[in-house]
Amino acid sequence: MKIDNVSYRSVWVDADDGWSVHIFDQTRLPWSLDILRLTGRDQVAHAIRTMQVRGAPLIGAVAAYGLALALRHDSSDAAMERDAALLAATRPTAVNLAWAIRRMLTRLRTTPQADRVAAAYDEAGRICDEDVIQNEAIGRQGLELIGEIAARRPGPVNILTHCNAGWIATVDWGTALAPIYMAHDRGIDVHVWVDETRPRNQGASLTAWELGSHGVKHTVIADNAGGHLMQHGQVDLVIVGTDRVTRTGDVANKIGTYLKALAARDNNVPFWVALPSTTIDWTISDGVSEIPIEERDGREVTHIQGRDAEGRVTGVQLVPDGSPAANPAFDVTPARLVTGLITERGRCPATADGLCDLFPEYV
Ligand SMILES: CSC[C@@H](O)[C@@H](O)C(=O)COP(=O)(O)O
Repeated sequence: MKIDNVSYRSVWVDADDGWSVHIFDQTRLPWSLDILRLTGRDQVAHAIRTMQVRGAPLIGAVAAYGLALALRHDSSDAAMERDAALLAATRPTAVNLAWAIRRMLTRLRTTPQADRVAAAYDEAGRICDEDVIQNEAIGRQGLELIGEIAARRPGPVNILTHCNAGWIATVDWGTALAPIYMAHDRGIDVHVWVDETRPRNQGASLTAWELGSHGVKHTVIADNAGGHLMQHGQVDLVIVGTDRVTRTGDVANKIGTYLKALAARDNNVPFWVALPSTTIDWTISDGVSEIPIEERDGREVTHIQGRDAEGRVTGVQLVPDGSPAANPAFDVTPARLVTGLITERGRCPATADGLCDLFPEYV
């Protein structure tokens, strides 16, 4: 996507040295656009853990490059297995991370040690290119949905989204936001309700920044406003991304997604989930009991970061001294609350049969 008319991906290899890996530091957005140069495994692991990079597809892609960086230092079998395990363990919920590392190992284990570094960069590059192609296809599939609503009546199509599933959460395009960008680019009148997405505010800081940069109409709302807006007919559909989908269509996504799905069901608002197939975990069928939910530091709940009147980015404490906080970072929306899944191969019901019809090779 473009920033100030320059096209960027969310991760890229330095054109000059040919090996260092570049990302945007997402903890600095929207206040400043800082590019980080990653040169080693530990720096990549740190970037994923601290959410300098985040979003399910993007952490998979960056971890893949992290393995390539690690192999530059030691490409032996033992080091490769150790570094792969370390990178895969940086965040637990998004299955794209484990998927990307597994895919890298599948190729690298049969690659002679002398050729491993080149093969790793090549495979990581393929993962990135495929992510872009898949997300663009998701955009086209979701565009049809938005177009159908737009054709039914005049006025903007009001879409609610949670967290950030835009281009900065993937290599490019995004998942939930890809159809919105395409609708906007084709002249469809879209307006997005952006959940702030406490505690880390990915909606308020990242989704609002992305949509604003692209010229898409949007309004940031407190997380608890969605149900009210739905009751008053101000939401035509919900589109969210996801970090892991079971083979039966249960959906893990940023904490609070489940409550939006409940409100959507109560108000007959379609609730769609956009995902590349790399986000499907074909090994599990019960999301609530089987998807590992990341517990993050309570400080993300007790404190908040923002820009003060002098333009300084600063953190402030929200709670009384000593109040403990819990911080489950994701929740699971049961398939029964999901209207459907938007994948690169088409839309389907959130069921085992629906997914198998689109991806028969996994049956
Ligand atoms: C296209 S990314 C989809 C999800 O990864 C996104 O909705 C989300 O929950 C991201 O969580 P985060 O904790 O910011 O990595």
